[in-house]
Amino acid sequence: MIGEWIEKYGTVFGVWIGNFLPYVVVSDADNIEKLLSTTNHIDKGKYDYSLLHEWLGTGLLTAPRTKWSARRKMLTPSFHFKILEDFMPIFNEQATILLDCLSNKENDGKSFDIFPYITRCTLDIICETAMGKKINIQTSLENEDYFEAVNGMCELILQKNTQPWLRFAPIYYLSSVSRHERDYLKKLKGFTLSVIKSRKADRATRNSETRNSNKGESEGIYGKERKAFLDLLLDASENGNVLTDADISEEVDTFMFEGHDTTAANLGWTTMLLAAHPECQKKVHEELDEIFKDDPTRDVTTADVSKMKYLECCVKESLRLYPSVPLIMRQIDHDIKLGNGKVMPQGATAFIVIYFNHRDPAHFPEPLKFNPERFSIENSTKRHPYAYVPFSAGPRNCIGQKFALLEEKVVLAKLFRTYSMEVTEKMEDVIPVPDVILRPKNGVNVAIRKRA
Ligand code: HEM
Repeated sequence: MIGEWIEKYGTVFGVWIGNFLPYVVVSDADNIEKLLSTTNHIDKGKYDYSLLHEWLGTGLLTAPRTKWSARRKMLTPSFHFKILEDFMPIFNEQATILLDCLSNKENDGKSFDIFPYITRCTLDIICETAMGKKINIQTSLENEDYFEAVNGMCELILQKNTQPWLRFAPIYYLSSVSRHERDYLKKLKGFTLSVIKSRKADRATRNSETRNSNKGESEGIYGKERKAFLDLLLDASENGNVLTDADISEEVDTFMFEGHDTTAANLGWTTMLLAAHPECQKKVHEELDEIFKDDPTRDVTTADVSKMKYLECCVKESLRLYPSVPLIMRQIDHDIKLGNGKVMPQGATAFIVIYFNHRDPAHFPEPLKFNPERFSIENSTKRHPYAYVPFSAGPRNCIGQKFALLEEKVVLAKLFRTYSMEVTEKMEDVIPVPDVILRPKNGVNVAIRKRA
């Protein structure tokens, strides 16, 4: 529907919801830049993001202006490259488990939906990196409850978003949605708080042992060499930033929410697009064969990742066509003048449609074509900086983008080093569904064949 409106009314137009909620729909690079490039319009959409508050509190994603800048400053060092590098063994281990799980699907020529396998892998990765806890969702049913609660909560958020009457308290409390929500929240919050509690207890024991043995500073979950995000938050809270368990929990939950479905969706779309474009898949295979010619089965290092130039172009092109987060919102803080003399009025909510921005032929000729070469250095340096914003842009962009790209390149390298993939469905028939994230309606159906 939004696509039809954009065609009819242009890249900036106003919409009233129920005569009292003014929205401005924006889908062109120049006007997106006006909204995202400064700290002026830093608050997210009031009504829409409040759907996340029950689960995520006001962690970084949903934090109001007054809280956001201090939190962002505190959390930014946790995404430093050196820290992300320490997560490489987790990315490798979980990607290898994914290959094991797929082994009974290989070589039979039948297509199957690979998306649930990928989603379980990214959930295992984010749980271990965010909380330092292995939940083995790929291989066992011991934490299936938690998996169901994460997925169930994402579905409920979508339901509340698409059924606005559920926002009226009396209707909501009478609905089954509220009962399920209470159930899921109990499991999710209980899980995070119990991990925080046991982690704090471990640290206290270890600190007293360290004091007694006069050893150096405190250690992470895995010993001195690697810390989970939770460790870094606990360090920050000990170093003078006062963070309660509830504060820590909302940030960890935010990473869990933002950090697994988004990467799973992009991994799914990239897999599907490569399977549908054998000529591009061949180039990926050649690149990987060259990088891993010494040992095709060894783990992926950060040095390998930096050589995966073509694979990176494929991931970026996949995020252009199918951005995991297809739209975001901002509160317009003061009137913004447009070139045609009109204004985006103060108080309205800007609906920034990343999906259509990425399909603007002015910046991406033949926009529907999968063409990874668009992202080669020569082809991308002159592009408008706000024509491509899958991780949003400006001061409130995605804090996890480097983490996401590193994780995805490790998983894709392992997948495509091992397999050739084919699709039975034509890309033109695949329907993207804008759930909380953008996914293919019928999953990612591929047949996988082990490479010689
Ligand atoms: C392909 C993967 C990903 C995509 C496409 C993506 C996209 C985005 C987008 C578009 C935003 C802006 C949201 C808004 O303005 O409402 C955002 C924010 C955010 N993302 Fe990501 N994300 C990805 C992966 C991750 C990962 C792996 C993490 C954490 C480990 C993460 C953590 C966050 C957080 C905490 C914010 C809020 C930042 C703030 O408001 O200051 N994201 N992401």
